[in-house]
Amino acid sequence: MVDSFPRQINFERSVDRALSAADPDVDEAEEGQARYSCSARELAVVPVVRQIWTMPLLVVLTGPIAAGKNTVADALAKRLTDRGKTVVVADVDDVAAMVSTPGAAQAGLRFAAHEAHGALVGQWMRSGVDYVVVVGPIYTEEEQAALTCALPDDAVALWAVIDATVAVTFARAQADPSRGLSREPDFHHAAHRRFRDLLPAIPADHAFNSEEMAAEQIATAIEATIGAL
Ligand SMILES: Nc1ncnc2c1ncn2[C@@H]1O[C@H](COP(=O)(O)OS(=O)(=O)O)[C@@H](OP(=O)(O)O)[C@H]1O
Ligand SMILES: Nc1ncnc2c1ncn2[C@@H]1O[C@H](COP(=O)(O)OP(=O)(O)O)[C@@H](O)[C@H]1O
Repeated sequence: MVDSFPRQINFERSVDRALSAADPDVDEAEEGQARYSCSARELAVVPVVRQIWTMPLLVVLTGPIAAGKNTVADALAKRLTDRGKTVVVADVDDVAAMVSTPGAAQAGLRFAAHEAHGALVGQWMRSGVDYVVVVGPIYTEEEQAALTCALPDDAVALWAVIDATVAVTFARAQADPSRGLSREPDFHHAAHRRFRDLLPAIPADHAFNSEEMAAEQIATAIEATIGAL
C-alpha cells in the first residue's frame, strides 16, 4: 500500500527564495504596515508571482513501469485543455524512441535521452504554453538533474509519484500486447526494484496509489493542487 504524502511544494520554496532575494527588509517593513489590509510581505509576493506565472507550470509524473503515468498525464491534459489551457506532454520514452534499432538502452544512450528530453522540456518551458507535463522514469539524482538543469530560473515544478505494487504493474504490463521489454519478468522486476530503492530521493510533492484511485481521480487531485498554487 502506498500512502499519499504531501511534501514541501517546490512552489513555496521558489516564492521564499525569491522573496528573501527581493527584499531582505521585508519583515521589518511588514511590522510598520500592519494596519493595512495587505502586509508588505504579501505585496512583495505580487511581482514575484507575476514573474513566476509568465512561464508554464511544470508537472512531473514519475513512478514505476505501468503504474499509470501516461494514463494520468492524458487525463490531466484533457482536463486542462477542456478549460482552454495549452498543454505539452513530454515523455522521456518518446525521446528515447528517437534512437533507431537496436534502441537507446542497447546503444548506451538511455541517459543521453534523459539529457535530450531535459533540453526539450527546457525549451517548452520558455514557450507560451500554460502547462508542461513530464512523464518518465526520473529516479536518480542524475536523471532529475538532466531534467532540472535546463529549466529557466524560478521554474515552478510539482512532482507527483504515480505508484502501484509490482504485482499489479507486472500484471498490467503482461496484459498489454503493445509492450515489449517491460513484459519480461526479469526486466520488469529489476526496473521496479530500481524505482523502489530510489523513491526516497525523488522530490515528490504528492504520491498517488493507482490501485486505490482511478486515473481520473488522480488527475483531478493534481489539477486541484495546481489550481491552488
Ligand atoms: N533501459 C531502461 N531502463 C529503465 N527503464 C526502461 C529501459 N528501457 C525501457 N524502460 C521502461 O520500460 C517501459 C517501456 O517498455 P515497453 O515494454 O513498453 O517498450 S520497449 O520494450 O522499451 O520498447 C517504459 O516505462 P513506462 O513508460 O513506465 O512504461 C520505459 O521507461
Ligand atoms: N488508477 C489508474 N491510473 C492510471 N492507469 C491505470 C489505473 N488503473 C489501471 N491503469 C492501467 O494501467 C496500465 C498502464 O498505464 P500506463 O499509463 O501505460 O502506465 P505507465 O505510463 O506508468 O507505464 C493502463 O492499461 C492503464 O489503463
